[in-house]
Amino acid sequence: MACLAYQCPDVRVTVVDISEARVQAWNSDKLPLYEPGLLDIVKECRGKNLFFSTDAKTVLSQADLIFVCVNTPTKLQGVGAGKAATFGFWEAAARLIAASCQGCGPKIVAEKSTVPVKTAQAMSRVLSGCQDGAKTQFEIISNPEFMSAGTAIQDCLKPDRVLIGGADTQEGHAAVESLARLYRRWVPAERVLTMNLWSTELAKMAANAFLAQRISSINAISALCEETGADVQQVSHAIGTDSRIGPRFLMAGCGFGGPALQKHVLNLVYICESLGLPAIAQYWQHVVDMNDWIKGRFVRRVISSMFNTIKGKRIAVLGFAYKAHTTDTRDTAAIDICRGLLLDGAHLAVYDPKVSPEQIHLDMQLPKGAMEHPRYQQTTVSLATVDVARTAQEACRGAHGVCVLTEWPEFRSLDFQQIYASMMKPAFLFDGRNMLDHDEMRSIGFVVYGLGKSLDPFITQASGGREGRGRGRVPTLEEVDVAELGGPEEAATLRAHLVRLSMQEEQRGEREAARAVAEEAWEREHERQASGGGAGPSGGAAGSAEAGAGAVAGGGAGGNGRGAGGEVSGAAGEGRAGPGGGEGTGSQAQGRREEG
Ligand SMILES: NC(=O)C1=CN([C@@H]2O[C@H](COP(=O)(O)OP(=O)(O)OC[C@H]3O[C@@H](n4cnc5c(N)ncnc54)[C@H](O)[C@@H]3O)[C@@H](O)[C@H]2O)C=CC1
Ligand SMILES: O=C(O)[C@H]1O[C@H](OP(=O)(O)OP(=O)(O)OC[C@H]2O[C@@H](n3ccc(=O)[nH]c3=O)[C@H](O)[C@@H]2O)[C@H](O)[C@@H](O)[C@@H]1O
Repeated sequence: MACLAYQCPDVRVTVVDISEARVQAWNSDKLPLYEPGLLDIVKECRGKNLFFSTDAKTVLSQADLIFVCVNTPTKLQGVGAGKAATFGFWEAAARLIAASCQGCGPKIVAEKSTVPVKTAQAMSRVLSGCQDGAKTQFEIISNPEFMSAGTAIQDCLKPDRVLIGGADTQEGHAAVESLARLYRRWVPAERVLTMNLWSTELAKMAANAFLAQRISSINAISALCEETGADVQQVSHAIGTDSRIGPRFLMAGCGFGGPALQKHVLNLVYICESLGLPAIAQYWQHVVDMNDWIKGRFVRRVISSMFNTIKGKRIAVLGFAYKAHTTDTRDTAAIDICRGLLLDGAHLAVYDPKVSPEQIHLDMQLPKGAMEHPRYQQTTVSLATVDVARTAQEACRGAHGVCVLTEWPEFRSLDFQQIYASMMKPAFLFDGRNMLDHDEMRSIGFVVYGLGKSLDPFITQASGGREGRGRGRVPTLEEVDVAELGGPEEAATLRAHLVRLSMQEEQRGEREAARAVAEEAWEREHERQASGGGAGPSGGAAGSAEAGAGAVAGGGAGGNGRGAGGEVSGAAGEGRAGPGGGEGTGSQAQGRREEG
C-alpha cells in the first residue's frame, strides 16, 4: 500500500487495521515490521496521501477500491487442521466491509491476501448476505501479492508481473481494467496480466508451491552430493544455466521457512484432498516432507560429527530469521533445528542480528510449529539451555560447534580467527547456508560441514562413515585420525575429550535415550505418512473456511484508476496476534516487530 501511495501521489491510500498498536506504530518512526527501505517510503507519503487508521467505518465507506490483505493462517484444529487456511480474519473483514458500506455506491473489493481458489465466491456471499438495509454493489477481483520479505520494496516497484483476475462479466472486466490502469502507471503494460478470477487465485498458490518444490529438489540433490563427492553449488550452477530451468531458487540450504511456502503447499495439499485428488495431494506433500527431512538431516549431521553426542555441549547458532533482512521467524528452519539439537541435550547460544531475544524465546517455547504444525505439538523442550547472545562472538565463545542457519551478510565478515580461538577444540562449523569460504575456514582450523559438499575426512571418520552407512557409531580413540586435526595441540585436546567420553560410560544409557527421543521426533512424521496418517479430507476448497475473528484491509484505489484521488485502505497481517484473531496465537505476536 505504501508503494501504491508512492507511485500514485494523487490517490489517497488509507490503511485500516483493527490493531491500535499496529496503527500507532505505522504512524511513528518505529514501524511494526522491519523491511529495508520501507520507512523511507512511508515517511515520504505519510500525511500526504498515505494514512493509517482504525476507523474502519469512515474509511471503508469512502473508499472506491478496498484491498483485503488480512492474515490467512493455517487452521490449528478441526477439519483440515495443519493444512487448510483459516478464514476467520477473512470473514470478519468481509462482514466489516459489508457493515461499513451499507447503502454506499458500487465498490471494488480486491483480494490481496493469499487465498484458496474459490475464495472470491465465499467473499461475495458474505458481502451480499449480511447487508440488511440498502444493498451496496460489490465487485470482487483478485490481485495476489508476489513480493518477498527483505526485497519487498523492489518487488513492488519493479514486479515481474502483476496479476488481476475478475468475473467474466461486463462489471468484472471493468473492475479489472480500473485496477490495471492504476498499476500501468509504473508497471510496463505487458507485465500487468489480466485473467479469470479462479486462475489468479490458483496461480498465486501454485507459484509458491513451485518455488518450494525447487528448493526441496535441490536439497534432495544436496544429500546425494554428500554421498558421491559432487558439489551442490556446482550442480545447481550447471542446472541453472539451462534457460528452461533458470538459476534462481536453486540454493541448497538447511530448509526453507517463512510464512508462505510451507503454508501454501499444505493449503494446496488440502485443496487436492478435498477435491478427491489424493495423488496430487501426495505429490505436493512430499515437498514439505523433504523440507522436514533436510532439517532433521542437518541435526543428525551435527550430532554424528561431534562424536555422536552433543549432550551438555555449547553450540552457537548464527541466524534465527527464516531468511536474511527480515525479523520474521514464522516457520523458520532455525526453530526445528534448534529443537532437534536441544532434544539431544545441547546448550544453545543463539544470535540473530535482527530477531529479538523475546521472540527467540517465544518461538523455542512454543510446542514445535504450534502455529502451523499441530502434528508436532507433543514435543517440548527446556528453555534452560537456550541463551540469546548479543553478538556472534559472544554466542561462539566456549562453543564446541557453530551452526549458520540464516544467510545474514554480516556473518561473512566476522573475525573467524578470533572466534576459532575462543572455541573448544576441535571447533566445528556447520554451514547450513553455504555462505562462508570453507577453504578459508579450514585453514583457520575449523572442521567444516558444508551442505551438499564433500565431507571433511574428519567428519566422515567421526560419524563412522557417511550418513547412509554406519551413522550413529561413536568412534574409538584409535579410529580418529588425529593428523586431520591440523596440529598436536588440537590432537591432544581431542584425545582428552575422547578420554573424558570413554570415562563417562555410565552416561551412555542417558545419551542413547536422548538420541532416541530426537530420532523419534524427527522421524515421526515420516512414519505417520507411511502408515497413511494425516488429516482427512473434507469440505470444499474455499468452503473449508472457518469462522472466527478477522481484520479488514481496505484500500480505495484512486478514482477507479482514472487518476483523481479516490480512497484506498488496507490492512496486513498473518496469523500472529491478530486482534480479534481467533487462532493467530499471541505467541508469535511479536514476530515481525522491529524498527523500520
Ligand atoms: N508479507 C508478505 O511478504 C506477503 C504476504 N502475502 C499475503 O498477504 C496476507 C497478509 O500477510 P501479512 O501482511 O504478512 O500479514 P500480517 O499478519 O503482518 O498483517 C495482518 C494484519 O491484518 C490485521 N487484521 C486482521 N483482521 C483484520 C480486520 N478484520 N480488519 C482490519 N485489520 C485486520 C491484523 O491486525 C494485522 O495487522 C496473507 O494472506 C499473506 O499470505 C502475500 C505476499 C507477500
Ligand atoms: O507469498 C508470499 O508471502 C511470498 O512467499 C515467498 O517469499 P518469502 O517467503 O518472503 O521468501 P523467499 O525468498 O521465497 O524464501 C523462502 C525460504 O526459502 C529459502 N530459500 C530460498 C531460495 C533458495 O534458493 N533456497 C532456499 O532455501 C529461504 O532461505 C527462505 O527460508 C515468495 O518468494 C514470494 O514471491 C511470495 O510473495
